[in-house]
Amino acid sequence: MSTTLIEKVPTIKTLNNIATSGLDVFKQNYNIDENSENPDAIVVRSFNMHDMELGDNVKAIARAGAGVNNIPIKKCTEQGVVVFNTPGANANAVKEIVLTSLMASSRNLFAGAAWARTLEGQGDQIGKLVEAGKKNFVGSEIKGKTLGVIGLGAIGALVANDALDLGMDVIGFDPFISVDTAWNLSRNVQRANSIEELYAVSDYITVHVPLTDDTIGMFNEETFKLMKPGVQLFNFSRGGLVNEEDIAIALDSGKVGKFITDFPTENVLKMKNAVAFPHLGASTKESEENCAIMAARQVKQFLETGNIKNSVNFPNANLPYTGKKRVAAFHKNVPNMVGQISSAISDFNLNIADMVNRSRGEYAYTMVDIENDVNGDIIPSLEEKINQINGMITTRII
Ligand SMILES: NC(=O)c1ccc[n+]([C@@H]2O[C@H](COP(=O)([O-])OP(=O)(O)OC[C@H]3O[C@@H](n4cnc5c(N)ncnc54)[C@H](O)[C@@H]3O)[C@@H](O)[C@H]2O)c1
Ligand SMILES: O=C(O)[C@H](O)COP(=O)(O)O
Repeated sequence: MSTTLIEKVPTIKTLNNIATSGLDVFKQNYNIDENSENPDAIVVRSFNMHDMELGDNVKAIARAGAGVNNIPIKKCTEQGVVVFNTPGANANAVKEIVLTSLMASSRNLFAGAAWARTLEGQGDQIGKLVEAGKKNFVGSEIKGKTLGVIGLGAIGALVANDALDLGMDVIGFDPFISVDTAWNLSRNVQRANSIEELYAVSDYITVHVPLTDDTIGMFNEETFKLMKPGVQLFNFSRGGLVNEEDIAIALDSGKVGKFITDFPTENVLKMKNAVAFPHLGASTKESEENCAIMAARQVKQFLETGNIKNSVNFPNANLPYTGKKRVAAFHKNVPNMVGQISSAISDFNLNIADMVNRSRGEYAYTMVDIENDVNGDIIPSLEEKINQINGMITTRII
C-alpha cells in the first residue's frame, strides 16, 4: 500500500453532507471528491457503509458524529483503517431536543397541535371548539417527577444535569461510565445499581447508549414489565434499541404511555401514542459544524503525522511531529513487534530518534521517528520490509 503525502495530493471522500467549515480544514493540499472510489480518507455521517467496498488506499474513516454502527469497524480494523468519531461534539444538540421533547410530550403538545390543525375551516367557531376540546390534552408537569437516564456519556450526563435544574429527580444507570463523565455529573443524580432499579422508579426514561450486540432490543416485553405503568420512553439513540413488536403492544395496552423516537419506521409511524422525528437529534448548525471540524482535524492530523485522537478501533497515540521521517505501523498485539520494526529500520543503517507503541485489545500501533535524513529512494524498500513482518497489518512512512 502506498502512502506518503509528498507522493500525491490526498483525496478525501465525503458521504452525506458535511458542513463546509469542516471541509475548509482540507482547503490546502487536499482534494475533496465525493465520487472517489479509492480515497485516502472518508468523512461520513449516517451513511450505511456496511455494504461498501473500501479501496486499498483508504487509511481513515471519520464519523462526524457519535454513533458508529453504520461503519464496518471489524473489517476496518483488520485492514488497518483507523475509524474516528467526534465524542461530545453534538451532545448539546441532542440534550436540547431530548428536553424539548420531554416537556412537549408531557404537555401533550404534539397531539394538541395536531388536533388544533383539524379545526381549520371552522371559522368563528374555533375559539369555542378549542375551549371545549382542550380537556382532552391535559398534561403533567415534569417538576418533581423522576427521569431515568440510561447511558451517562456525553449526552446522558448533560440531560441528567439539566433535568435536575428543571426540578426533576434524576436516576442514572451506566455500568461503564468514564471517569471524565463521572466528574461532570452532578452529585444529585442518583446512581442506580441495576437497570431494574431505574425502571421501577422512573416516570420518564431516556436512553443514550450506542447500538451494539449487547444493547440491541434492550427495550422489550420483559423490560416493559419492570417499568411503571404509563412510563414515557424517549429514544434519541438508535431505533434498534427498541423491539418494535413489543413496544406496539405496550403502547396499545397503556403500559408505555408515550414513545418519542428519532427513528421512524413503517411500524413506528402506525403506533398509537408514538411521535417520530426524522433523525433530527444532531441537526443543528452548531453541532454539524462542531462534528465536521473535529472529524476533519482528526483525519488531517492522522494523515500528516500518524497521530491518532478519538479512534474507536485503534489506540490513541501521540508523538510530537518533527518533520523527519516517521514509520507508522498497525499490527497485531503480539510479542516482539517493536523489536522487529526497530531491526528492520537499523538494517537500512538508520537511527531511531523516538517511538511510541500503544495497544488496544488484539491490535497495536507503533510510530517510530528516524533521526537521519532518509533518502526517498529507500522508502518503498523500508516499507516493504516492515510490511513483511509476521503480524503486520499495514505500514506508512510519513
Ligand atoms: N439522534 C441523534 O441524532 C444522535 C446524536 C448523537 C448521538 N446519538 C446516539 O446516542 C448514542 C450516545 O451518544 P453519546 O455521545 O452520549 O456517546 P458516549 O459514548 O459519550 O456515551 C455512551 C454511554 O453509554 C454507556 N453504555 C454503553 N452500554 C451501556 C449499557 N448497556 N447500559 C448503560 N450504559 C451503557 C457508555 O458507558 C457511555 O457512557 C450514540 O452512540 C448514538 O447512537 C444520536
Ligand atoms: O450518532 C450521531 O452522531 C447521530 O445519530 C447524528 O447522525 P447524523 O450526523 O446523521 O445527523
